[in-house]
Amino acid sequence: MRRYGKNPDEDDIRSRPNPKGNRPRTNIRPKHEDAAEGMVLTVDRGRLTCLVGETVVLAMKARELGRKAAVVGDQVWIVGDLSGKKDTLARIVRIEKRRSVLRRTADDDDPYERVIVANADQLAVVTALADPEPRPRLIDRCLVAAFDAGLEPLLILTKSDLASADELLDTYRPLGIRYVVTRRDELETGEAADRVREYLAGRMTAFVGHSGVGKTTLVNALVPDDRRRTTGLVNAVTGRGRHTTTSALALPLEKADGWVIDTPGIRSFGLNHVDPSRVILAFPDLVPGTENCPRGCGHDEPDCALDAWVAEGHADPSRLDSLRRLLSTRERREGD
Ligand SMILES: Nc1nc2c(ncn2[C@@H]2O[C@H](COP(=O)(O)OP(=O)(O)OP(=O)(O)O)[C@@H](O)[C@H]2O)c(=O)[nH]1
Ligand SMILES: [Zn+2]
Repeated sequence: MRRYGKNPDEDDIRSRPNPKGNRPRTNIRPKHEDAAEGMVLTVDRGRLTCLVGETVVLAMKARELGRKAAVVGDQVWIVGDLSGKKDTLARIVRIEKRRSVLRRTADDDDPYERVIVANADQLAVVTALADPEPRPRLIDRCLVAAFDAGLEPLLILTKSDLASADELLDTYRPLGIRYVVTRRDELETGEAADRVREYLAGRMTAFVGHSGVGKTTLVNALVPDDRRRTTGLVNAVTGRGRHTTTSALALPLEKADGWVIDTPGIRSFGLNHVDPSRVILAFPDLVPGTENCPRGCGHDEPDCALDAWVAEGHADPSRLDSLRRLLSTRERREGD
């Protein structure tokens, strides 16, 4: 597998010379027994909006974190002014080990691997059934990213008032993915949000989708009024106007525990970082069939043992077809 560098925007911290000379670092490093635990809600130009208890605190990364970047969803330890008052800036001194990491490579020419969200346990892939037309390859690429990251996928098919979901659901049936179908009138009555919420309760769910699919409409229906994207609390805190679409944004679910993480509309989902041996874990029924695969098998090669194993009747051929379809989306094509 090719290796990729880290995105300097996220991870790099330019070390300035120590103005006080060569004083050993240990002497100037503060003690952090008094650090408070928080969660990163959004990141905007090096400023991290964090929730500490009930207070929204603006913070920056402490120099001692070095190159390590905190991203949305990270559990972090914060010191300094935790009052949440205007013009205060606390410091993040530690990032907890992540339970999961959702990443993408922006595209094949982009050497940087971007961590989008930490600690999510679910990936909601939002697709409109029309306007814009569904793009199954993009859905597949999102699913591969979810499987690679160990997130459970949830398909959310919007705008069923404009087109039927049948064809798409036929395509995804062999994958056994959970799905919700929503339409405009149910958005207005709140039924759509109620139905989607059932899948989100108690979990941290990252929402991805192509621009225009209705992701913001749905997310806004799921979170409290004062957290809605364009008028949200985060903007009031950062004072930077309308939330720009460069970072994900964590929002509390309304009427249930859980977090909705809205991500900027995506055009593509680079998969350079994906490891086929992790993707196949999402197909536990096929895993035993890989026993006789050659070392490092990509499971889409001529000598992959899965063909013979499935032909012997150990698993449904449509499952292998689906796995292969997903794996093939790692190769970028025109329009991805
Ligand atoms: N017919 C129909 N239109 C919908 C539905 N849900 C959302 N829309 C419309 O689709 C358009 C796009 O919705 P948004 O919520 O802004 O889409 P988005 O995915 O957040 O797009 P970006 O903000 O560009 O990322 C808006 O005009 C919505 O009113 C639906 O269920 N049916
Ligand atoms: Zn194989």
